[in-house]
Amino acid sequence: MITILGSGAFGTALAISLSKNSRVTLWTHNAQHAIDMIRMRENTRRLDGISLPENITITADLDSIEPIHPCLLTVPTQKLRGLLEKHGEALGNRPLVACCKGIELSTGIGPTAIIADLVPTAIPAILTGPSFARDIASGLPTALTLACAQKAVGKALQQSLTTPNLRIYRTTDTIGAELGGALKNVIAIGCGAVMGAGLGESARAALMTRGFAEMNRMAIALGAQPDTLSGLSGFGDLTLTCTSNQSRNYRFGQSLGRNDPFDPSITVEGVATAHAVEARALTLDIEMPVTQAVTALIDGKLRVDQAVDMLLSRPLKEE
Ligand SMILES: NC(=O)C1=CN([C@@H]2O[C@H](COP(=O)(O)OP(=O)(O)OC[C@H]3O[C@@H](n4cnc5c(N)ncnc54)[C@H](OP(=O)(O)O)[C@@H]3O)[C@@H](O)[C@H]2O)C=CC1
Ligand SMILES: O=C(CO)COP(=O)(O)O
Repeated sequence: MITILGSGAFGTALAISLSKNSRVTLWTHNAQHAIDMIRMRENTRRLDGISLPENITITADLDSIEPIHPCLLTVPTQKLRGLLEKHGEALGNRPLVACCKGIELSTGIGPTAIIADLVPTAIPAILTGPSFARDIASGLPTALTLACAQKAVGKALQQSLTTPNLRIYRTTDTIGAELGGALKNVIAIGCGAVMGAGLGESARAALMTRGFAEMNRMAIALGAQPDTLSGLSGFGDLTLTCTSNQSRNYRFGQSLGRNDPFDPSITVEGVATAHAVEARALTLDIEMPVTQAVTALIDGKLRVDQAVDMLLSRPLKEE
């Protein structure tokens, strides 16, 4: 039995895949959204065109949530604290698996630390890696990383979250796994901007590579294991997100590069995370020039050509 809190694209996709294995409850904070999904057997707001199997129970009521069973938290990172402040009491004494990719702007911490802060009796874990919601929901093959500091809990989660199209790898390095997923979104915005401005694929490859170097710098400074960032949650997701129009972060970057407007109702985790990471890097005295360039672009302080000039004119150094 798995409960998924958050009925966006990712929560819905995971519900569809996991329903091949077990009973799934998909919760939304919006009663009308629950009514609509029950009536249409589809999440037309966030993942249209894909049917919700009958063994997914849809609800807007958290009172009836069963104890002990794991819950997946599939809301954007900046909304996680609000969700747990409101419902944390019902969610204790069980694994809580964050499925979000970001760093909280107000505190500079990631999803597993937010869980530990607000639901101290829960066992925090994170599910992350290269996967578009639509691919998972369509049954396409996907590999993800499940990170949990408690090895035995991580093993049990790995078993219960594996489905015919979802292969789960396991680690105890929650810091590395969540930083990989958070930081790649910032680099994806930069890559989108480079492509949107017509600066070419060579420039994108350079930005991805130097972006990966600074992802590693920050992750290691914060205690991640060096290998984690080379896995699905870091390199894997960086590759996917920096090269695909399916990515909202990448598309947002493209709109910056083209000077086009972007629909503000679309979730773009990298915007808040870029600012959170820039602030954290300053306090840790870590060089993160790509992240700095991305925040300057987002804030309208630099154009793409100026940001690229800034990166190219940095002092020459060893790789
Ligand atoms: N989409 C994807 O392909 C993937 C997404 N992810 C990650 O999953 C996370 C969620 O993204 P995604 O599902 O795409 O986002 P969406 O924008 O599709 O959906 C976000 C959902 O969260 C709900 N929500 C917002 N605030 C709250 C709250 N306080 N309490 C309860 N629900 C809330 C929204 O409800 P409402 O609309 O009513 O505000 C909405 O249903 C992100 O961190 C993203 O990086 C990871 C892998 C793939
Ligand atoms: O994290 C994702 C793919 O792994 C989804 O990326 P976007 O949030 O940029 O759409």
